[in-house]
Amino acid sequence: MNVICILYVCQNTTACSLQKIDKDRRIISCLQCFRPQEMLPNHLLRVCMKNQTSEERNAEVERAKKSMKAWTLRGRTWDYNEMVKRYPDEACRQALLEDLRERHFLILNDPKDALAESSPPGAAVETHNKKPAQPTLQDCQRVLRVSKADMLIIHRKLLDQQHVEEDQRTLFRYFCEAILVLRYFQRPEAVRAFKASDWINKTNVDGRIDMEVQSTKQSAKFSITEEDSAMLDAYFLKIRPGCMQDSQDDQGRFFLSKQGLPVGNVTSDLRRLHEQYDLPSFSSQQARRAQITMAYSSSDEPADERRVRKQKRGRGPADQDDRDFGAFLLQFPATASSTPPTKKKRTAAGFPPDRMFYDRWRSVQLAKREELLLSQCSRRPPSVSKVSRLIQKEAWTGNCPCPEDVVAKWRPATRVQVESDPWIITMIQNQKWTGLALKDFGTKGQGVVATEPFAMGSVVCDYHGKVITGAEGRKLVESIKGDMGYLFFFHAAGRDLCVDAETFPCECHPTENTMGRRINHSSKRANLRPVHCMMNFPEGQRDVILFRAKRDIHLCEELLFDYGVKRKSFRGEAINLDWLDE
Ligand SMILES: C[S@@+](CC[C@H](N)C(=O)[O-])C[C@H]1O[C@@H](n2cnc3c(N)ncnc32)[C@H](O)[C@@H]1O
Repeated sequence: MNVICILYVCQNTTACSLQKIDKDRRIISCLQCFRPQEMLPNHLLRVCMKNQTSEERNAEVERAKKSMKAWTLRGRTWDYNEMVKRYPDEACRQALLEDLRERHFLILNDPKDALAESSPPGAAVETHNKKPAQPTLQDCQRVLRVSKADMLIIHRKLLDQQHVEEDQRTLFRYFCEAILVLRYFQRPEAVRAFKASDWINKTNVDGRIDMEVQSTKQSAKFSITEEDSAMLDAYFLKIRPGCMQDSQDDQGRFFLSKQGLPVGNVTSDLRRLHEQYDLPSFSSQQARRAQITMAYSSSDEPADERRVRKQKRGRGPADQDDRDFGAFLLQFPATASSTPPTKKKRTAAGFPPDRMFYDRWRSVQLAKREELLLSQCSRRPPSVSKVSRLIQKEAWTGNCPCPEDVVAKWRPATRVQVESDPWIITMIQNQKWTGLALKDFGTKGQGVVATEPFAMGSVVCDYHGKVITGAEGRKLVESIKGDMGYLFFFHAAGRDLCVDAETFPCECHPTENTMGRRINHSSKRANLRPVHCMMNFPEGQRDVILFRAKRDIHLCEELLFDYGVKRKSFRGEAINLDWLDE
Protein backbone atom coordinates (compact mmCIF):
# COMPACT_ATOMS: atom_id res chain seq x y z
CA MET A 1 0.00 0.00 0.00
CA ASN A 2 1.38 3.40 -0.87
CA VAL A 3 1.82 5.98 1.82
CA ILE A 4 0.34 9.14 0.44
CA CYS A 5 1.00 12.58 1.79
CA ILE A 6 -1.83 15.05 1.24
CA LEU A 7 -1.64 18.67 2.25
CA TYR A 8 -4.61 19.52 4.40
CA VAL A 9 -6.21 22.89 4.00
CA CYS A 10 -8.43 24.78 6.45
CA GLN A 11 -7.07 22.79 9.38
CA ASN A 12 -8.47 25.11 11.99
CA THR A 13 -11.81 25.50 10.25
CA THR A 14 -12.77 21.87 10.46
CA ALA A 15 -15.94 22.36 12.40
CA CYS A 16 -17.29 25.33 10.49
CA SER A 17 -16.44 23.95 7.03
CA LEU A 18 -18.22 20.74 7.76
CA GLN A 19 -21.16 22.54 9.27
CA LYS A 20 -21.60 24.30 5.95
CA ILE A 21 -22.42 21.12 4.15
CA ASP A 22 -24.95 20.10 6.80
CA LYS A 23 -27.42 22.79 5.83
CA ASP A 24 -28.48 23.89 2.39
CA ARG A 25 -28.59 27.61 3.03
CA ARG A 26 -29.44 30.22 0.44
CA ILE A 27 -26.67 32.73 -0.02
CA ILE A 28 -28.19 36.22 -0.07
CA SER A 29 -26.22 39.38 -0.72
CA CYS A 30 -26.43 42.03 1.95
CA LEU A 31 -27.73 45.22 0.33
CA GLN A 32 -25.80 47.33 2.84
CA CYS A 33 -22.28 46.05 2.20
CA PHE A 34 -23.00 44.15 -1.05
CA ARG A 35 -21.30 41.02 0.18
CA PRO A 36 -22.87 37.56 -0.11
CA GLN A 37 -24.00 36.23 3.28
CA GLU A 38 -24.91 32.75 4.35
CA MET A 39 -26.86 33.95 7.39
CA LEU A 40 -28.05 37.44 6.58
CA PRO A 41 -30.05 38.07 9.81
CA ASN A 42 -26.96 37.31 11.93
CA HIS A 43 -24.77 39.37 9.67
CA LEU A 44 -27.11 42.40 9.90
CA LEU A 45 -27.31 42.01 13.67
CA ARG A 46 -23.54 41.85 14.10
CA VAL A 47 -22.22 44.04 11.32
CA CYS A 48 -24.28 46.16 8.98
CA MET A 49 -27.34 47.06 11.09
CA LYS A 50 -26.20 46.49 14.63
CA ASN A 51 -27.69 49.79 15.82
CA GLN A 52 -31.10 49.28 14.22
CA THR A 53 -34.21 47.60 15.58
CA SER A 54 -35.08 43.98 14.87
CA GLU A 55 -38.08 45.16 12.78
CA GLU A 56 -35.77 47.18 10.59
CA ARG A 57 -33.45 44.23 10.21
CA ASN A 58 -36.33 41.90 9.32
CA ALA A 59 -37.50 44.36 6.69
CA GLU A 60 -33.96 44.48 5.32
CA VAL A 61 -33.82 40.68 5.11
CA GLU A 62 -37.08 40.70 3.14
CA ARG A 63 -35.75 43.40 0.83
CA ALA A 64 -32.56 41.40 0.21
CA LYS A 65 -34.54 38.23 -0.48
CA LYS A 66 -36.73 40.04 -3.00
CA SER A 67 -33.72 41.53 -4.69
CA MET A 68 -32.07 38.08 -4.92
CA LYS A 69 -35.23 36.59 -6.36
CA ALA A 70 -35.53 39.37 -8.92
CA TRP A 71 -31.91 38.83 -9.94
CA THR A 72 -32.35 35.08 -10.23
CA LEU A 73 -35.44 35.55 -12.38
CA ARG A 74 -34.13 38.27 -14.64
CA GLY A 75 -30.51 39.09 -14.07
CA ARG A 76 -28.66 35.80 -14.23
CA THR A 77 -29.50 34.84 -17.79
CA TRP A 78 -27.85 36.46 -20.79
CA ASP A 79 -28.81 35.77 -24.35
CA TYR A 80 -25.82 35.63 -26.68
CA ASN A 81 -27.98 36.64 -29.65
CA GLU A 82 -28.91 39.85 -27.80
CA MET A 83 -25.24 40.45 -26.99
CA VAL A 84 -24.36 40.21 -30.69
CA LYS A 85 -26.84 43.00 -31.42
CA ARG A 86 -25.88 45.19 -28.50
CA TYR A 87 -22.12 44.72 -28.51
CA PRO A 88 -20.99 44.50 -32.13
CA ASP A 89 -17.29 44.62 -31.23
CA GLU A 90 -16.22 40.95 -31.36
CA ALA A 91 -13.21 41.24 -29.00
CA CYS A 92 -15.15 43.12 -26.32
CA ARG A 93 -18.13 40.79 -26.66
CA GLN A 94 -15.93 37.72 -26.23
CA ALA A 95 -14.27 39.29 -23.18
CA LEU A 96 -17.70 39.98 -21.69
CA LEU A 97 -18.87 36.46 -22.47
CA GLU A 98 -15.78 34.96 -20.83
CA ASP A 99 -16.37 37.10 -17.78
CA LEU A 100 -20.02 36.09 -17.53
CA ARG A 101 -19.19 32.40 -17.86
CA GLU A 102 -16.52 32.69 -15.21
CA ARG A 103 -19.06 34.31 -12.85
CA HIS A 104 -21.60 31.53 -13.38
CA PHE A 105 -24.12 33.50 -15.39
CA LEU A 106 -26.37 31.36 -17.54
CA ILE A 107 -25.77 32.01 -21.24
CA LEU A 108 -28.53 31.28 -23.69
CA ASN A 109 -27.43 30.47 -27.23
CA ASP A 110 -23.81 30.20 -26.13
CA PRO A 111 -21.60 29.89 -29.25
CA LYS A 112 -19.54 27.26 -27.41
CA ASP A 113 -22.50 24.98 -27.88
CA ALA A 114 -22.21 25.29 -31.63
CA LEU A 115 -18.43 24.80 -31.40
CA ALA A 116 -18.95 21.55 -29.53
CA GLU A 117 -20.97 20.30 -32.44
CA SER A 118 -18.14 21.38 -34.79
CA SER A 119 -20.49 23.47 -36.89
CA PRO A 120 -18.86 25.71 -39.48
CA PRO A 121 -17.55 29.07 -38.31
CA GLY A 122 -20.23 31.73 -38.57
CA ALA A 123 -23.04 29.25 -38.19
CA ALA A 124 -22.83 29.43 -34.40
CA VAL A 125 -25.22 32.28 -33.77
CA GLU A 126 -27.85 31.07 -36.18
CA THR A 127 -27.93 27.40 -35.28
CA HIS A 128 -27.54 27.31 -31.53
CA ASN A 129 -31.13 28.20 -30.72
CA LYS A 130 -32.28 24.65 -30.32
CA LYS A 131 -29.65 23.16 -28.04
CA PRO A 132 -28.80 23.75 -24.41
CA ALA A 133 -25.26 25.05 -23.84
CA GLN A 134 -22.53 22.39 -23.67
CA PRO A 135 -20.67 22.80 -20.38
CA THR A 136 -16.90 22.96 -20.38
CA LEU A 137 -14.77 20.32 -18.70
CA GLN A 138 -14.07 22.87 -15.97
CA ASP A 139 -17.81 23.24 -15.35
CA CYS A 140 -18.27 19.47 -15.16
CA GLN A 141 -15.41 19.04 -12.72
CA ARG A 142 -16.19 22.10 -10.58
CA VAL A 143 -17.86 20.01 -7.88
CA LEU A 144 -14.60 18.12 -7.35
CA ARG A 145 -12.74 21.37 -6.77
CA VAL A 146 -15.40 23.01 -4.63
CA SER A 147 -15.87 20.02 -2.33
CA LYS A 148 -12.19 19.13 -2.08
CA ALA A 149 -11.41 21.05 1.13
CA ASP A 150 -14.30 19.36 2.95
CA MET A 151 -13.32 15.96 1.62
CA LEU A 152 -9.74 16.38 2.79
CA ILE A 153 -11.04 17.09 6.28
CA ILE A 154 -13.14 13.93 6.23
CA HIS A 155 -10.18 12.02 4.82
CA ARG A 156 -7.94 13.14 7.63
CA LYS A 157 -10.56 12.28 10.25
CA LEU A 158 -10.90 8.82 8.76
CA LEU A 159 -7.16 8.23 8.87
CA ASP A 160 -6.97 9.57 12.43
CA GLN A 161 -9.77 7.17 13.46
CA GLN A 162 -11.93 10.14 14.50
CA HIS A 163 -15.70 9.95 14.47
CA VAL A 164 -17.25 10.84 11.10
CA GLU A 165 -21.02 11.39 10.89
CA GLU A 166 -23.07 9.05 8.77
CA ASP A 167 -24.03 11.73 6.21
CA GLN A 168 -20.41 12.80 5.90
CA ARG A 169 -19.45 9.21 5.10
CA THR A 170 -22.12 9.08 2.42
CA LEU A 171 -20.97 12.38 1.00
CA PHE A 172 -17.42 11.07 0.86
CA ARG A 173 -18.68 8.06 -1.10
CA TYR A 174 -20.46 10.38 -3.56
CA PHE A 175 -17.18 12.26 -3.96
CA CYS A 176 -15.24 9.05 -4.72
CA GLU A 177 -17.86 8.05 -7.30
CA ALA A 178 -17.61 11.56 -8.80
CA ILE A 179 -13.82 11.20 -9.09
CA LEU A 180 -14.24 8.14 -11.29
CA VAL A 181 -17.06 9.60 -13.39
CA LEU A 182 -16.01 13.24 -13.79
CA ARG A 183 -12.22 12.99 -13.69
CA TYR A 184 -11.67 9.61 -15.29
CA PHE A 185 -14.79 9.58 -17.48
CA GLN A 186 -16.04 6.19 -16.32
CA ARG A 187 -19.64 5.39 -17.10
CA PRO A 188 -22.05 5.24 -14.12
CA GLU A 189 -22.77 1.56 -14.82
CA ALA A 190 -19.03 0.80 -14.76
CA VAL A 191 -18.69 2.59 -11.41
CA ARG A 192 -21.68 0.64 -10.07
CA ALA A 193 -20.09 -2.60 -11.28
CA PHE A 194 -16.67 -1.68 -9.88
CA LYS A 195 -15.55 -4.54 -7.61
CA ALA A 196 -13.48 -4.58 -4.44
CA SER A 197 -11.24 -7.09 -6.24
CA ASP A 198 -10.64 -4.54 -9.05
CA TRP A 199 -9.35 -2.18 -6.40
CA ILE A 200 -7.20 -4.78 -4.69
CA ASN A 201 -5.62 -5.73 -8.04
CA LYS A 202 -4.59 -2.21 -8.95
CA THR A 203 -0.90 -1.62 -9.64
CA ASN A 204 1.33 1.36 -9.11
CA VAL A 205 3.31 2.21 -12.25
CA ASP A 206 5.62 5.21 -11.93
CA GLY A 207 3.30 6.99 -9.52
CA ARG A 208 0.09 6.33 -11.50
CA ILE A 209 -2.37 3.79 -10.15
CA ASP A 210 -3.54 1.46 -12.94
CA MET A 211 -6.75 -0.52 -12.64
CA GLU A 212 -9.24 -2.38 -14.72
CA VAL A 213 -12.98 -2.22 -14.17
CA GLN A 214 -15.11 -5.07 -15.50
CA SER A 215 -18.71 -4.14 -16.13
CA THR A 216 -21.35 -6.32 -17.77
CA LYS A 217 -20.88 -4.70 -21.17
CA GLN A 218 -17.17 -4.01 -21.39
CA SER A 219 -14.01 -3.60 -19.40
CA ALA A 220 -12.18 -0.32 -18.95
CA LYS A 221 -8.52 0.15 -18.13
CA PHE A 222 -7.43 3.48 -16.73
CA SER A 223 -4.97 4.99 -14.30
CA ILE A 224 -5.55 7.54 -11.57
CA THR A 225 -3.30 9.82 -9.54
CA GLU A 226 -1.95 8.88 -6.13
CA GLU A 227 -4.00 11.65 -4.55
CA ASP A 228 -7.28 10.30 -5.95
CA SER A 229 -6.18 6.81 -5.06
CA ALA A 230 -5.72 7.96 -1.43
CA MET A 231 -9.33 9.13 -1.37
CA LEU A 232 -10.68 5.86 -2.76
CA ASP A 233 -8.46 3.91 -0.40
CA ALA A 234 -9.85 5.81 2.60
CA TYR A 235 -13.35 4.91 1.45
CA PHE A 236 -12.35 1.29 0.91
CA LEU A 237 -10.55 0.82 4.23
CA LYS A 238 -12.46 3.11 6.57
CA ILE A 239 -16.02 3.50 5.30
CA ARG A 240 -16.91 0.44 3.25
CA PRO A 241 -16.24 -2.12 6.05
CA GLY A 242 -18.73 -0.26 8.28
CA CYS A 243 -21.43 -0.68 5.62
CA MET A 244 -21.02 -4.46 5.18
CA GLN A 245 -23.70 -6.59 6.78
CA ASP A 246 -23.83 -10.37 7.07
CA SER A 247 -27.46 -10.41 6.03
CA GLN A 248 -26.84 -8.51 2.77
CA ASP A 249 -25.28 -9.72 -0.45
CA ASP A 250 -22.89 -6.95 -1.48
CA GLN A 251 -21.82 -8.89 -4.60
CA GLY A 252 -18.23 -7.94 -3.87
CA ARG A 253 -18.87 -4.40 -5.14
CA PHE A 254 -16.62 -1.53 -4.18
CA PHE A 255 -19.28 1.11 -3.51
CA LEU A 256 -21.89 0.07 -0.96
CA SER A 257 -24.90 1.88 0.45
CA LYS A 258 -25.07 2.27 4.22
CA GLN A 259 -27.42 -0.75 4.27
CA GLY A 260 -24.59 -2.83 2.75
CA LEU A 261 -26.09 -3.20 -0.72
CA PRO A 262 -24.35 -2.30 -3.99
CA VAL A 263 -25.06 1.36 -4.78
CA GLY A 264 -28.18 1.59 -6.91
CA ASN A 265 -27.77 4.72 -8.98
CA VAL A 266 -24.44 6.48 -9.41
CA THR A 267 -26.02 9.30 -11.42
CA SER A 268 -28.34 10.13 -8.50
CA ASP A 269 -25.37 10.10 -6.11
CA LEU A 270 -23.60 12.60 -8.34
CA ARG A 271 -26.67 14.79 -8.44
CA ARG A 272 -26.86 14.75 -4.64
CA LEU A 273 -23.21 15.79 -4.39
CA HIS A 274 -23.88 18.73 -6.71
CA GLU A 275 -26.96 19.69 -4.72
CA GLN A 276 -24.95 19.68 -1.52
CA TYR A 277 -22.73 22.38 -3.00
CA ASP A 278 -25.53 24.26 -4.75
CA LEU A 279 -24.00 23.56 -8.14
CA PRO A 280 -25.76 22.62 -11.37
CA SER A 281 -25.49 18.90 -11.96
CA PHE A 282 -23.62 17.42 -14.93
CA SER A 283 -23.97 13.91 -16.25
CA SER A 284 -21.13 11.56 -17.08
CA GLN A 285 -22.02 11.94 -20.76
CA GLN A 286 -21.62 15.73 -20.56
CA ALA A 287 -18.24 15.30 -18.87
CA ARG A 288 -17.05 12.91 -21.60
CA ARG A 289 -18.26 15.26 -24.33
CA ALA A 290 -16.60 18.23 -22.66
CA GLN A 291 -13.36 16.30 -22.44
CA ILE A 292 -13.47 15.46 -26.14
CA THR A 293 -14.31 19.07 -27.02
CA MET A 294 -11.40 20.26 -24.93
CA ALA A 295 -9.00 17.86 -26.60
CA TYR A 296 -10.27 19.15 -29.95
CA SER A 297 -10.18 22.82 -29.15
CA SER A 298 -6.62 22.55 -27.88
CA SER A 299 -5.63 20.73 -31.03
CA ASP A 300 -4.51 22.86 -33.96
CA GLU A 301 -6.10 20.54 -36.50
CA PRO A 302 -8.33 22.86 -38.55
CA ALA A 303 -12.05 22.48 -37.80
CA ASP A 304 -12.80 21.72 -41.45
CA GLU A 305 -10.34 18.81 -41.51
CA ARG A 306 -11.79 17.46 -38.29
CA ARG A 307 -15.25 17.54 -39.79
CA VAL A 308 -14.09 15.79 -42.94
CA ARG A 309 -12.28 13.16 -40.88
CA LYS A 310 -15.43 12.60 -38.81
CA GLN A 311 -17.66 12.43 -41.86
CA LYS A 312 -15.38 9.96 -43.60
CA ARG A 313 -15.42 7.56 -40.72
CA GLY A 314 -19.07 7.92 -39.80
CA ARG A 315 -20.35 8.87 -36.36
CA GLY A 316 -19.79 5.65 -34.41
CA PRO A 317 -16.09 5.01 -35.07
CA ALA A 318 -15.27 8.73 -34.80
CA ASP A 319 -16.77 8.87 -31.33
CA GLN A 320 -14.87 5.73 -30.40
CA ASP A 321 -11.63 7.31 -31.66
CA ASP A 322 -12.31 10.40 -29.61
CA ARG A 323 -12.89 8.31 -26.52
CA ASP A 324 -9.69 6.39 -27.15
CA PHE A 325 -7.77 9.60 -27.67
CA GLY A 326 -9.21 10.84 -24.37
CA ALA A 327 -7.81 7.70 -22.73
CA PHE A 328 -4.50 8.28 -24.55
CA LEU A 329 -4.28 11.79 -23.08
CA LEU A 330 -5.05 10.49 -19.62
CA GLN A 331 -2.29 7.93 -19.97
CA PHE A 332 0.18 10.36 -21.54
CA PRO A 333 -0.73 13.88 -20.36
CA ALA A 334 0.25 16.45 -22.99
CA THR A 335 1.70 19.43 -21.14
CA ALA A 336 4.07 22.07 -22.50
CA SER A 337 7.01 20.26 -20.93
CA SER A 338 6.11 16.58 -21.28
CA THR A 339 8.10 14.30 -23.58
CA PRO A 340 6.14 12.55 -26.33
CA PRO A 341 5.28 8.90 -25.65
CA THR A 342 7.54 6.54 -27.59
CA LYS A 343 6.11 3.85 -29.85
CA LYS A 344 7.15 1.25 -27.28
CA LYS A 345 5.27 2.99 -24.49
CA ARG A 346 2.21 3.57 -26.69
CA THR A 347 1.90 -0.06 -27.70
CA ALA A 348 2.68 -1.32 -24.19
CA ALA A 349 -0.26 0.75 -22.95
CA GLY A 350 -2.50 -0.95 -25.49
CA PHE A 351 -2.74 1.84 -28.11
CA PRO A 352 -2.28 1.31 -31.87
CA PRO A 353 1.33 1.43 -33.08
CA ASP A 354 0.58 3.94 -35.89
CA ARG A 355 1.12 7.69 -35.52
CA MET A 356 -2.52 8.77 -35.39
CA PHE A 357 -2.77 9.41 -31.62
CA TYR A 358 0.87 10.44 -31.50
CA ASP A 359 0.27 13.20 -34.05
CA ARG A 360 -2.85 14.40 -32.27
CA TRP A 361 -0.94 14.36 -29.00
CA ARG A 362 1.71 16.61 -30.58
CA SER A 363 -0.99 19.02 -31.77
CA VAL A 364 -2.38 19.27 -28.24
CA GLN A 365 1.09 19.89 -26.86
CA LEU A 366 1.84 22.50 -29.51
CA ALA A 367 -1.34 24.38 -28.56
CA LYS A 368 -0.34 24.24 -24.88
CA ARG A 369 3.12 25.59 -25.75
CA GLU A 370 1.59 28.44 -27.73
CA GLU A 371 -0.69 29.16 -24.80
CA LEU A 372 2.29 29.22 -22.43
CA LEU A 373 4.16 31.67 -24.67
CA LEU A 374 1.11 33.91 -25.05
CA SER A 375 0.56 33.96 -21.29
CA GLN A 376 3.91 35.75 -21.06
CA CYS A 377 2.70 38.49 -23.39
CA SER A 378 -0.58 39.41 -21.74
CA ARG A 379 -0.23 43.18 -22.06
CA ARG A 380 0.41 43.57 -25.76
CA PRO A 381 1.06 41.46 -28.88
CA PRO A 382 4.67 40.24 -28.85
CA SER A 383 7.10 40.73 -31.73
CA VAL A 384 8.36 37.69 -33.64
CA SER A 385 11.81 38.16 -32.12
CA LYS A 386 10.40 38.27 -28.59
CA VAL A 387 8.56 34.97 -29.17
CA SER A 388 11.74 33.46 -30.63
CA ARG A 389 13.63 34.48 -27.48
CA LEU A 390 10.94 32.96 -25.26
CA ILE A 391 11.07 29.72 -27.25
CA GLN A 392 14.85 29.61 -26.94
CA LYS A 393 14.54 30.05 -23.17
CA GLU A 394 12.24 27.04 -22.95
CA ALA A 395 14.89 24.87 -24.69
CA TRP A 396 12.31 22.61 -26.32
CA THR A 397 14.04 20.15 -28.62
CA GLY A 398 11.12 19.46 -30.97
CA ASN A 399 7.46 20.32 -31.59
CA CYS A 400 8.30 24.04 -31.31
CA PRO A 401 5.62 26.61 -32.12
CA CYS A 402 6.30 28.90 -35.06
CA PRO A 403 6.87 32.46 -33.70
CA GLU A 404 4.74 34.03 -36.47
CA ASP A 405 1.80 31.76 -35.56
CA VAL A 406 2.08 32.72 -31.91
CA VAL A 407 2.07 36.43 -32.78
CA ALA A 408 -0.99 35.92 -35.00
CA LYS A 409 -2.84 34.14 -32.19
CA TRP A 410 -2.43 36.94 -29.64
CA ARG A 411 -5.74 38.23 -28.29
CA PRO A 412 -6.35 40.83 -25.57
CA ALA A 413 -6.58 39.16 -22.15
CA THR A 414 -10.08 38.74 -20.73
CA ARG A 415 -10.94 40.59 -17.54
CA VAL A 416 -10.62 37.37 -15.53
CA GLN A 417 -7.13 36.76 -16.96
CA VAL A 418 -6.13 40.38 -16.33
CA GLU A 419 -7.28 40.20 -12.71
CA SER A 420 -4.70 37.52 -11.95
CA ASP A 421 -1.97 38.48 -14.41
CA PRO A 422 1.36 38.52 -12.54
CA TRP A 423 2.95 41.14 -14.81
CA ILE A 424 0.04 43.58 -14.47
CA ILE A 425 -0.03 43.03 -10.70
CA THR A 426 3.70 43.83 -10.51
CA MET A 427 3.26 46.98 -12.62
CA ILE A 428 0.46 48.23 -10.35
CA GLN A 429 2.64 47.52 -7.35
CA ASN A 430 5.80 49.21 -8.62
CA GLN A 431 4.22 51.83 -10.94
CA LYS A 432 6.91 51.31 -13.59
CA TRP A 433 4.61 50.94 -16.60
CA THR A 434 6.64 50.91 -19.79
CA GLY A 435 5.83 52.55 -23.14
CA LEU A 436 4.63 55.85 -21.59
CA ALA A 437 6.15 59.34 -21.27
CA LEU A 438 5.04 62.71 -19.91
CA LYS A 439 4.72 65.67 -22.29
CA ASP A 440 3.76 69.31 -21.78
CA PHE A 441 0.49 70.23 -23.51
CA GLY A 442 0.39 73.95 -22.67
CA THR A 443 -3.01 74.96 -21.32
CA LYS A 444 -3.95 71.38 -20.53
CA GLY A 445 -0.85 70.98 -18.40
CA GLN A 446 1.06 67.73 -18.67
CA GLY A 447 -0.25 64.69 -20.52
CA VAL A 448 0.88 61.17 -21.37
CA VAL A 449 2.09 59.96 -24.77
CA ALA A 450 2.77 56.46 -26.04
CA THR A 451 6.45 55.73 -26.62
CA GLU A 452 5.52 52.32 -28.04
CA PRO A 453 2.46 51.37 -30.06
CA PHE A 454 -0.38 49.65 -28.18
CA ALA A 455 -2.69 47.18 -29.90
CA MET A 456 -6.42 47.41 -29.31
CA GLY A 457 -7.32 45.77 -26.00
CA SER A 458 -3.83 46.12 -24.49
CA VAL A 459 -3.61 47.08 -20.83
CA VAL A 460 -1.82 50.45 -20.81
CA CYS A 461 -1.62 51.40 -17.11
CA ASP A 462 -3.78 51.95 -14.03
CA TYR A 463 -5.34 55.09 -12.55
CA HIS A 464 -3.38 55.02 -9.37
CA GLY A 465 -4.46 56.40 -6.01
CA LYS A 466 -6.03 55.51 -2.70
CA VAL A 467 -9.45 53.89 -3.18
CA ILE A 468 -12.18 55.37 -0.99
CA THR A 469 -15.46 53.47 -0.89
CA GLY A 470 -19.03 54.47 -0.11
CA ALA A 471 -20.43 57.84 0.89
CA GLU A 472 -17.02 59.16 1.95
CA GLY A 473 -15.81 59.11 -1.66
CA ARG A 474 -18.97 60.79 -2.92
CA LYS A 475 -18.61 63.51 -0.27
CA LEU A 476 -14.99 64.07 -1.24
CA VAL A 477 -15.95 64.67 -4.88
CA GLU A 478 -18.82 66.97 -3.97
CA SER A 479 -16.65 69.01 -1.60
CA ILE A 480 -14.21 69.88 -4.41
CA LYS A 481 -15.86 72.10 -6.95
CA GLY A 482 -14.33 73.46 -10.14
CA ASP A 483 -10.83 72.90 -11.47
CA MET A 484 -10.14 69.39 -10.39
CA GLY A 485 -9.48 66.23 -12.35
CA TYR A 486 -7.62 64.00 -9.99
CA LEU A 487 -10.55 62.28 -8.33
CA PHE A 488 -11.93 59.35 -10.23
CA PHE A 489 -15.46 58.64 -9.04
CA PHE A 490 -17.37 55.63 -10.28
CA HIS A 491 -19.99 53.06 -9.50
CA ALA A 492 -18.96 49.40 -9.70
CA ALA A 493 -20.29 46.11 -8.35
CA GLY A 494 -23.10 48.08 -6.71
CA ARG A 495 -20.73 50.33 -4.76
CA ASP A 496 -19.63 53.96 -4.95
CA LEU A 497 -15.88 54.18 -5.28
CA CYS A 498 -13.46 57.04 -5.59
CA VAL A 499 -9.78 56.86 -6.55
CA ASP A 500 -7.95 59.75 -4.97
CA ALA A 501 -5.04 60.68 -7.25
CA GLU A 502 -5.06 64.21 -5.92
CA THR A 503 -3.06 63.24 -2.86
CA PHE A 504 0.31 63.13 -4.54
CA PRO A 505 2.74 61.47 -4.16
CA CYS A 506 0.72 58.58 -2.80
CA GLU A 507 1.71 56.83 0.41
CA CYS A 508 2.76 53.66 -1.39
CA HIS A 509 4.94 55.36 -4.04
CA PRO A 510 6.53 58.45 -2.50
CA THR A 511 9.10 58.76 -5.30
CA GLU A 512 7.08 57.73 -8.40
CA ASN A 513 5.36 60.08 -10.82
CA THR A 514 2.37 57.78 -11.35
CA MET A 515 1.25 58.01 -14.99
CA GLY A 516 -2.50 57.31 -14.86
CA ARG A 517 -3.29 60.59 -13.07
CA ARG A 518 -1.65 62.56 -15.87
CA ILE A 519 -3.91 61.32 -18.65
CA ASN A 520 -6.01 64.15 -20.07
CA HIS A 521 -9.67 64.23 -21.05
CA SER A 522 -11.32 63.99 -24.43
CA SER A 523 -14.78 62.72 -25.14
CA LYS A 524 -14.35 62.58 -28.93
CA ARG A 525 -10.71 61.47 -29.30
CA ALA A 526 -10.54 59.11 -26.33
CA ASN A 527 -8.29 56.15 -27.13
CA LEU A 528 -8.40 54.55 -23.68
CA ARG A 529 -11.24 52.82 -21.90
CA PRO A 530 -11.22 52.68 -18.09
CA VAL A 531 -12.16 49.25 -16.72
CA HIS A 532 -12.88 48.34 -13.13
CA CYS A 533 -11.11 45.14 -12.03
CA MET A 534 -10.86 43.26 -8.75
CA MET A 535 -7.16 42.50 -8.94
CA ASN A 536 -5.94 39.40 -7.11
CA PHE A 537 -2.93 40.70 -5.20
CA PRO A 538 -1.00 38.22 -3.03
CA GLU A 539 -2.43 39.95 0.07
CA GLY A 540 -6.02 39.87 -1.24
CA GLN A 541 -8.36 41.47 -3.77
CA ARG A 542 -8.37 45.20 -4.44
CA ASP A 543 -10.40 47.55 -6.65
CA VAL A 544 -8.29 48.90 -9.48
CA ILE A 545 -9.06 51.08 -12.51
CA LEU A 546 -7.10 49.86 -15.54
CA PHE A 547 -6.89 51.66 -18.87
CA ARG A 548 -7.19 49.47 -21.97
CA ALA A 549 -6.59 50.65 -25.54
CA LYS A 550 -9.95 51.27 -27.29
CA ARG A 551 -8.22 50.95 -30.66
CA ASP A 552 -4.66 50.58 -31.93
CA ILE A 553 -2.61 53.46 -30.49
CA HIS A 554 0.34 54.78 -32.49
CA LEU A 555 3.76 55.85 -31.36
CA CYS A 556 3.81 59.41 -29.90
CA GLU A 557 -0.01 59.61 -29.76
CA GLU A 558 -1.43 61.35 -26.70
CA LEU A 559 -3.37 59.02 -24.41
CA LEU A 560 -6.85 60.30 -23.63
CA PHE A 561 -9.97 59.04 -21.96
CA ASP A 562 -13.45 60.38 -21.49
CA TYR A 563 -13.82 61.79 -17.96
CA GLY A 564 -17.60 61.48 -18.37
CA VAL A 565 -17.97 65.25 -18.29
CA LYS A 566 -21.43 66.27 -19.43
CA ARG A 567 -20.75 69.99 -20.08
CA LYS A 568 -19.51 71.07 -23.56
CA SER A 569 -16.54 73.12 -22.35
CA PHE A 570 -14.32 71.06 -20.08
CA ARG A 571 -13.25 72.96 -17.02
CA GLY A 572 -11.40 70.23 -15.21
CA GLU A 573 -14.24 68.56 -13.34
CA ALA A 574 -13.78 65.40 -11.35
CA ILE A 575 -13.81 62.27 -13.45
CA ASN A 576 -17.28 60.88 -12.96
CA LEU A 577 -18.09 57.54 -14.50
CA ASP A 578 -21.34 56.21 -13.12
CA TRP A 579 -21.53 53.76 -16.01
CA LEU A 580 -18.19 52.07 -15.48
CA ASP A 581 -19.46 48.70 -14.38
CA GLU A 582 -22.57 48.47 -16.56
C1 LIG B 1 -6.13 64.05 -14.16
S1 LIG B 1 -5.42 65.57 -14.52
C2 LIG B 1 -4.57 65.33 -16.01
C3 LIG B 1 -3.15 65.74 -15.95
C4 LIG B 1 -2.92 67.21 -15.91
N1 LIG B 1 -2.98 67.78 -17.23
C5 LIG B 1 -1.58 67.47 -15.27
O1 LIG B 1 -0.81 68.27 -15.79
O2 LIG B 1 -1.35 66.94 -14.19
C6 LIG B 1 -6.80 66.52 -14.90
C7 LIG B 1 -6.54 67.95 -15.12
O3 LIG B 1 -5.89 68.14 -16.37
C8 LIG B 1 -6.45 69.21 -17.08
N2 LIG B 1 -7.09 68.71 -18.30
C9 LIG B 1 -7.31 67.42 -18.61
N3 LIG B 1 -7.86 67.31 -19.81
C10 LIG B 1 -8.04 68.53 -20.29
C11 LIG B 1 -8.59 69.07 -21.48
N4 LIG B 1 -9.07 68.32 -22.44
N5 LIG B 1 -8.61 70.40 -21.63
C12 LIG B 1 -8.10 71.21 -20.68
N6 LIG B 1 -7.58 70.78 -19.52
C13 LIG B 1 -7.54 69.45 -19.33
C14 LIG B 1 -7.45 69.87 -16.15
O4 LIG B 1 -6.79 70.90 -15.46
C15 LIG B 1 -7.80 68.76 -15.21
O5 LIG B 1 -8.18 69.26 -13.96
